[in-house]
Amino acid sequence: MERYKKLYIKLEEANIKGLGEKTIEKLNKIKVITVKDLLYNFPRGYEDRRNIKKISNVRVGEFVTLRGIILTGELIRTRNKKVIYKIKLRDESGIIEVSWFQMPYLKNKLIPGKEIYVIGEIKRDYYLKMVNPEYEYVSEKVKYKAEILPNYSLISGLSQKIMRKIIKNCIEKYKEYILELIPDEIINKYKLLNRDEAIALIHFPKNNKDIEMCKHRFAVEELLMLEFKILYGRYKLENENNRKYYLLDKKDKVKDFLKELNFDLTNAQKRVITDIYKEIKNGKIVNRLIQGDVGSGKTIVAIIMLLYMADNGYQGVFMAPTEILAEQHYLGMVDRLNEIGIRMEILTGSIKGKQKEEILNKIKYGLVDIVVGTHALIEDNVKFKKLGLIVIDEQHKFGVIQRKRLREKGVLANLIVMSATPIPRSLALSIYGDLDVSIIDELPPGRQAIRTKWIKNGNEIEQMYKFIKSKLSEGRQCYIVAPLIEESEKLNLQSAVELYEKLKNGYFKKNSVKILHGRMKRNEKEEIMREFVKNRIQILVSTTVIEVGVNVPNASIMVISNSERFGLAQLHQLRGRVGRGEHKSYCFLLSDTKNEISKTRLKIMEESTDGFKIAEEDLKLRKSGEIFGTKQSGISDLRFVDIVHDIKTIKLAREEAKKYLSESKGKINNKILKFEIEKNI
Ligand SMILES: Nc1ncnc2c1ncn2[C@@H]1O[C@H](COP(=O)(O)OP(=O)(O)OP(=O)(O)O)[C@@H](O)[C@H]1O
Repeated sequence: MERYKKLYIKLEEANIKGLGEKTIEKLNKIKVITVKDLLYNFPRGYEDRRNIKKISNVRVGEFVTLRGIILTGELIRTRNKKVIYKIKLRDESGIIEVSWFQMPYLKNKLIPGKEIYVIGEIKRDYYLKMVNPEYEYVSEKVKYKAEILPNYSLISGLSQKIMRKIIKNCIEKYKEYILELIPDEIINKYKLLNRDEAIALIHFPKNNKDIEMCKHRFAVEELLMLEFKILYGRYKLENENNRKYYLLDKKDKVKDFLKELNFDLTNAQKRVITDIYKEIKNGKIVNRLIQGDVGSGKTIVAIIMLLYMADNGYQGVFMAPTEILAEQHYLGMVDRLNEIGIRMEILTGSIKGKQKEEILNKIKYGLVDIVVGTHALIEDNVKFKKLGLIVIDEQHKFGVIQRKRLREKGVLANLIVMSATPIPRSLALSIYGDLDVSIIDELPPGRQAIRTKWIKNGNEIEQMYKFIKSKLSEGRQCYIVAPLIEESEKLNLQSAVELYEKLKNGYFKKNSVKILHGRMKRNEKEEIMREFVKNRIQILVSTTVIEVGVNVPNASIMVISNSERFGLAQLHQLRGRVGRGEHKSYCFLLSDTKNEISKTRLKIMEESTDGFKIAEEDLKLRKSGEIFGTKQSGISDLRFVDIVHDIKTIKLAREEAKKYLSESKGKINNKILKFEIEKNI
């Protein structure tokens, strides 16, 4: 183990040839701190010297490697005192101009007659050329004994050449300390490269097969680490679960609440509630993801569970991803719950000073039953008297770590995570493997499909406005969503503010139009939301702050401007703000996009209102690493895994990690593996 820890030496103390203080500083900035970080700073791509382009074949915009002899070199001073070093490079097919800005010293390095590689993008002025490319002497190739050279993510002031040299030296010096962390059985079973070998090869592969083998090895490594982390954490939690607790199983407030509700729960809602009751009664700590399409009634389920905990003397937390949402949830619940004797508070980042202190005290002394809030709830100074249940709305904004921090605040911290971002089950299991999954697969009765129309031009917009006006006169309300707050010249998007002014003073002059955006003061936002809920505002122009959770059943029209800016999941979420009551609802997607992917998205939206189907289409359209909801789940750290296409490898890793832990009864015998997992939990 002591040997392995050498990989955790800080770069300052690592004594790597060619690695000086200044370079270390630069590396530190991109979080490369230790030897291990440097070894794991994998190339983002390769330069294949076996595949050099001919100068006569290059095209504008292409990223290429050229090889040629320097014909001429000249240093030019421009009128505004810039220095350009310009060469003409020739290969057997032609000549190209290559220039470097503000690097006069190149005059002495890139002298006529030398044979070099240049690696960069082809630009066009009047003729094709290259500007500021990387360069290398052909004679240098010998140093790496390789024709495929690694390219690293650019760090300002560090060239590829320097990075290659440092990493090469680092591998040479530390290779013997790179000990294996994947259990032998798995290495043998799947014929994986050993860790030390794979690290050396991924930086300096000899051929494409090496690269493939390395990618596979690291994909498995990453996934195993993720699954081990999740499952090991879970094993621990389940052991703690032996600590039985006792609930009187009282349901008075739950009953009061249900009595006041003017509808019956759907079977799917009942099923989920019963499952959770059962778990709690059996003394298990609840750890559950509730998935359900927008408007399927997840929030009601959460409220019932919070009431159940309150009935039995425990406090509960309801956590939302944004302040507006927290406020919206709070407003949606507070009157109803106060009536049945539940004490509620709200705690968000903008509540400060004395008011905050008061709330904190109430929480601490058990004078509050349910606290609604944002990230502010995980601060250290929030202490509970007896926290029993944490509900997290839209879990993609909270990662594993935040969940853990919250949970640590309660002796008995049951956890319910709600998500309206349907992910195919197999994927959900892999990503949120530390949670049990319940699905509410039924919408409340009487819901009508939302009619969705893609609006492409001014003419159609006029008609849409007319239509909206007629609906407003029938008593309905309308949301209009615009992506940004202020006009950004660069994106040239119609901003919410601008749109608001236009509508308020124009077509909808006689209607009540208001705006809501993230930069408004808390009480302003709250006031506007209240007014909208009470139907005193007819049109609410807003930024995407209303994306999730907002619930105003009387609102039946959703207009999304610049809708090509949104991903499918987001569009579906936004659309889900309407169609939440008995009224026929409409969604208009404004866009004049010419982009094929955007067009496909809008068409899918027109055709389907099924969240699961949309999620699947979404997966197909997205590149890996862009999957909605994976940002903080740990899966975004995966560099080698494409979570759309590598489902098989994901399953494999999960099964192997499970098997290992069940055979070893939850212990991890491989010291290196244990060290790495515990370091990261
Ligand atoms: N069983 C039911 N019958 C009728 N209406 C219901 C039922 N359950 C919930 N509702 C109503 O449907 C609307 C949506 O419910 P809720 O806010 O709980 O959904 P959600 O799944 O949390 O939605 P979202 O993910 O879109 O925020 C609310 O107006 C709620 O009162």
